[in-house]
Amino acid sequence: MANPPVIIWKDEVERLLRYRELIPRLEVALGKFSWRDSAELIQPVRTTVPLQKHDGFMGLMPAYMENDGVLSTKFVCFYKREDGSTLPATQATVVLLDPEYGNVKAVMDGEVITDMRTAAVSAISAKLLMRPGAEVLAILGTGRQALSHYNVFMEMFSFKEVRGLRGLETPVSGPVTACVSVEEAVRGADVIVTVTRCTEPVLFGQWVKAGAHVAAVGACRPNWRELDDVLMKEAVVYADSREGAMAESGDIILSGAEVFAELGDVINGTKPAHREKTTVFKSLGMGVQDAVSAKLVFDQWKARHSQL
Ligand SMILES: NC(=O)C1=CN([C@@H]2O[C@H](COP(=O)(O)OP(=O)(O)OC[C@H]3O[C@@H](n4cnc5c(N)ncnc54)[C@H](O)[C@@H]3O)[C@@H](O)[C@H]2O)C=CC1
Ligand SMILES: O=C([O-])C1=[NH+]CCC1
Repeated sequence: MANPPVIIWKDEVERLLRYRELIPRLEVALGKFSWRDSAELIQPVRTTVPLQKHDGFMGLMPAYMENDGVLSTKFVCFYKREDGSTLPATQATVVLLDPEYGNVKAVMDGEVITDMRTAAVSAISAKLLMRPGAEVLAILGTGRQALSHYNVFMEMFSFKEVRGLRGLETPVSGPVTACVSVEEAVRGADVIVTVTRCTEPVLFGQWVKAGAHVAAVGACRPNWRELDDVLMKEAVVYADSREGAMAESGDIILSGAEVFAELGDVINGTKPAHREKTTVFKSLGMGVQDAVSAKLVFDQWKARHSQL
């Protein structure tokens, strides 16, 4: 008889998940994904159910890593939400299963996992694609993802200046230059992170310095945008999953831009990192990122509870 599933709440996930352990595991998983070896890893494009009445979507994000014995799925609800709404923009739960028996081993909060693994993958994109000596980081958005991106970028890199729109200085715990407009925030920036709920372009190519790296995290629907056509066409575009980007990214579909490579291709050495050019990393989020994070949380949880 299988043990009943454990439930791991948000505060415990927060205590257990650390970027220094998460990032190397995500890099390995991104690389495995890009080999497209179904004996190693299976991750279909997320299934999305529209919640029309609530202006949102429920995404189902399964992943199976055969050799690692990891089977999981995330349920994530995400909403358009008007500015000023007090309702959450994203809510998620991750379910970890035993691939042999099919029983649920753990049900855990997916909000912290979503915040941290998304920011960690953006940081990996910057590590691979930004120019050496990058000094100025701009973060567009002041919500949950803005905070997790701030935290991991501060942990991994040493920028001389971080700029953001007014409001970013409230959640973060370090110095931020508050800017009155997107243009002011991004002009001259070496790395730009877009973590907004925008459905129309907010970042325009004419403001972006040649050679900058953009990690574009919002706009995860085929008709939503954060970046304009000029930027999308000028930049070398990378994605987490090519299939995900072609199915879900308005910035890619509507601009007609081509996905040059996945981050995993760069990690595997099968595609180059064009650090010298303007680069866009289009992030949609992947079930395998959640699977790796959930396994790490569960392993840490077991280790901690076996000592009690
Ligand atoms: N790529 C991925 O893996 C993931 C993407 N997301 C997406 O990331 C985005 C941010 O998510 P959260 O931080 O959780 O949401 P949030 O609601 O906490 O923050 C959203 C931010 O966008 C800002 N915003 C809205 N309209 C704007 C505009 N026109 N100009 C500038 N800023 C604007 C809001 O003021 C707020 O600061 C969402 O689009 C969400 O769907 C979320 C999770 C994972
Ligand atoms: O990967 C993810 O969890 C999400 N991507 C877009 C909204 C939520």
